Parts: sequence; structure tokens; C-alpha cells
Amino acid sequence: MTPAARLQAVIELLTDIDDITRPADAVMSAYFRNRRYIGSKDRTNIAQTTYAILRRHARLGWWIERTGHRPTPRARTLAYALLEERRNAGVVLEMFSGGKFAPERLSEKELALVGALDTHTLDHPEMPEAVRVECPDWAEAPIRATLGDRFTVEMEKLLDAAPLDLRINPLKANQASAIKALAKAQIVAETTQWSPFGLRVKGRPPLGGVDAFKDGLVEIQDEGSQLVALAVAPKPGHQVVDFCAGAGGKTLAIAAMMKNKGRVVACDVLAGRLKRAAERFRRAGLHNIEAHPLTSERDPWVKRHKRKFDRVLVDAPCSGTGTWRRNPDSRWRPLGPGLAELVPLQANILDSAARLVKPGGRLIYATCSLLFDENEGQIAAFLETHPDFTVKPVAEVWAEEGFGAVPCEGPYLRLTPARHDTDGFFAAVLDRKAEEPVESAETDEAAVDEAVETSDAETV
Ligand SMILES: C[S@@+](CC[C@H](N)C(=O)[O-])C[C@H]1O[C@@H](n2cnc3c(N)ncnc32)[C@H](O)[C@@H]1O
Repeated sequence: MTPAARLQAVIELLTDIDDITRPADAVMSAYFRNRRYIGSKDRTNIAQTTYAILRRHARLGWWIERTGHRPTPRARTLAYALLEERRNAGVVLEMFSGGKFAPERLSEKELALVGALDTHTLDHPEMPEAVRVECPDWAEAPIRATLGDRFTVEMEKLLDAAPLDLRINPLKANQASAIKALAKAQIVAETTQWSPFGLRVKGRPPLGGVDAFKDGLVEIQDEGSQLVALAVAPKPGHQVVDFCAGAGGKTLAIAAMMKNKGRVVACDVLAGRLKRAAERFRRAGLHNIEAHPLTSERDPWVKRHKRKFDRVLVDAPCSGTGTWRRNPDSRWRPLGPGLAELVPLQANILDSAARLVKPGGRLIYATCSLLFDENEGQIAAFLETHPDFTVKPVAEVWAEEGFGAVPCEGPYLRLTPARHDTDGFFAAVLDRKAEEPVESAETDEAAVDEAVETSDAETV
């Protein structure tokens, strides 16, 4: 492809990403799937440029609006070429030639934009800090309130691309044997800093065709997400619920730690996600996972199985602010439910899922959010209304399990990109008291529970 044709592909992709409410990586996969004639080098170049523009969304928009224009995909591509790639105006005009496969010629307005931006660079002393670090309006106050004077350093780190982390499958490999298996495919990996199951890969090699991946020796999982799964500390033979299992990233890690013994029930309100997760479970050689789609967090299944499980993980739907470096477009897509709806939803999910925990069992609440209200605030509110639960310091879990060092903030796991080079994650471990007064109404319900078989869970 010519450089101009690649640029046209970038403009088309940015247009699709603006129009479609799906994540950028899904839009990109569909775009390339429908254009198999685009070779791998061109694909890499197009994807990298598109991501580079997405990572500079606010800054490019600031420049474009400052000069009186609209930040269309074409305008952002022009601004990126001039301000960041530092191409001169003549070269840019040549690329927008209107020729075969090239972008259409520039309009009068676009020519004026080129004139206004030519010779400038992306940074500008008058650019507000929130724009410079690409922080959306809705998130600035809550992130500042949570991070205080670490706001800038954390937000700057969130501008980088995320590293590629793998989790070894302890049923099939250890860190050393997985490193060797990856080396056969010229993939260089080293052990991660915190996770005893983690590997960090050099660069971003495609893994789809690599034997170690196809054979289920390794799975793609950010080190922070691995630490959340470790916080569950399941034992072989345990009964575990992953209440918001989604695509099954943490379910896989939990089930593998249990060495295929016991049972993990993967729940979610999106049945489609659970179905897709089933393929990952099979590849990993895991047979101890059942999928159970929920109609809502109050699904009758929860009541029927109350006090039955040793471990319940609530990996709650959240603002995703901790994963912005991984999905640069996500900070600009509408949140779906805003924070005002998310926080009560998380509380409801936690409250309902807590019923599943047996006395002496453990509830683990996690998010990939940086925000206090979704994390420590959520736990404080839960403890006020659930006196039968107490906080188990994460450092104690690590010491008991022999997991090594763990980054904590007080009793909680609190990971941030700048301090730990992981995605932003929060996890709290809550123990349910073993001895509890049982009210008579509950005794009746418990008797009913005993009679209910678990056969309504779908085996995957
Ligand atoms: C952070 S994601 C889970 C990611 C997953 N645990 C993993 O490691 O790949 C949150 C999940 O919560 C699910 N969810 C949303 N509302 C829910 C509800 N009311 N009850 C249960 N799950 C819900 C979403 O569908 C989403 O899959």
C-alpha cells in the first residue's frame, strides 16, 4: 500500500470507531477481516497510526477547535500528521491527492486548518492539564479526589501502551517451561514482578499461531488482573462463584489454581460472553467450570444457593478508568451507565452476591477502576450494612498462601500504572464470620436451599 492509501484506511477506521459503539479493537478486527488483501505490514502500520491518533484524541481536538474547525476523523488525521509526525504541509497536501486509494482532496476549510497547524507541535503551554493528559471532563474531579498529587504522573502513565502480559496455566506449565516454549517461536518473555504466574513479553508479537498459546500453556492476562485472581486464593475442592465472569479471564486463573478439583460457577448477565469464554476454558484443559447466566444480580438462583460457596468473586462492572492505556478509545466512549448509576449497581451486585458466601467463607470485591467511590467507598458502605463480614488484609492472604510480595494500600490491593506498571486495579477481601446467629426465617430458607439441586447450572 502507498502511504496515502494507508492514511485513507486510518481515516476509514477512525470514522467507524466514531460511528460504532463497540471498542476500537473489535472495530479494527472487523475492518481487517473484511479486507484480507491488506498485508500484515500495512495492517500493523494502519493499526499503530489509528491507536496513536486515539491516544491523542483530546490534544488533537483542542488544537482543531482552537483554530475554529470540527474534529472530524480527517481533521484529526491531518492534525496528527502535522503536529505529532511533524510532516510538512507540502507532504500532507500530496497525500490528500484524491487519487486512487488516497484520501479525497482537502476542502477550503481543511486547507485553512493545515495552514493554522503547520509548524506547530502537539504540546502547547496554554493547553489545560486535563487535556494534556487526556482526561475526560466527567472523570477529572473524581480521579483528582482519589489520586491527589499523583494525578499527573498516573494520568501520564495511562497515555502509554500497555505491556503484553501472559499468565501461565499451572496445569500445563511453569514460568520457566513457558518461557522456553515461547522462545521456540522467537518470543522473548520474562517473569513478572508480582504475580508468581506471570510473564511479560517483549514487544507485541501476535500469539494466535504460537503453539504455547494454542496448546493452553499461557493465556493473555494483565499482571494486575492475575493479582485479583490470586486474592481469591481458592483451594482444590472449593466451591467458588465468579459472579461477574464476563469473558472468563479471572475464572480461568481461579479454576487452574484449583487444579481442576472442586467447582467454579461463572455467572454474568451477558450469556453471550459466557458462551465465548467456554472456548478458553476448553483450551486450558479445565473441566471444573460451569456457566450460569443471570437475569440480573437478583436472579432467583442466588437465593437458592445462598451460603453455599467458599469463595465469591465480584469483579464488578465499573468505570474502567484503570484500563485506559489498554483501550485508549474507552475514555471517550459514553460510560453506558454513568458513575451515578454504576456505584449503586455495584453496591447491589455486592449485596446480592454476598448471600452466596457460606459462614467462614470469603467474598472478594474487585474493580479495574481508580476511583474511591467504586472501591474503598463501596467497601465502607457494605461493611456498615453487613456486620457479619470483616476485612481480611490482602497482605495476610499473600503471607498465608506464600505468594511473595504484594502491593497494598492499607488492607486492600491497590494497583496503579505508574507505581506498579499494571492496569489500575482494586481488590478487597472480606471474610464472613464462621459463627452466626441464624434467624428462624433463614432456617426455613436454608432447609429449602438444601433441597435444591445445582443442576440448573450449564456445564461448559
Ligand atoms: C469487569 S467485567 C468482568 C471481567 C471478567 N471478570 C474478566 O476477568 O474477564 C464486569 C462484568 O460484569 C457483568 N455485569 C454487569 N452487570 C451485572 C449484574 N447486574 N450482575 C452480574 N454481572 C454483571 C458485565 O456483563 C461484565 O462482564
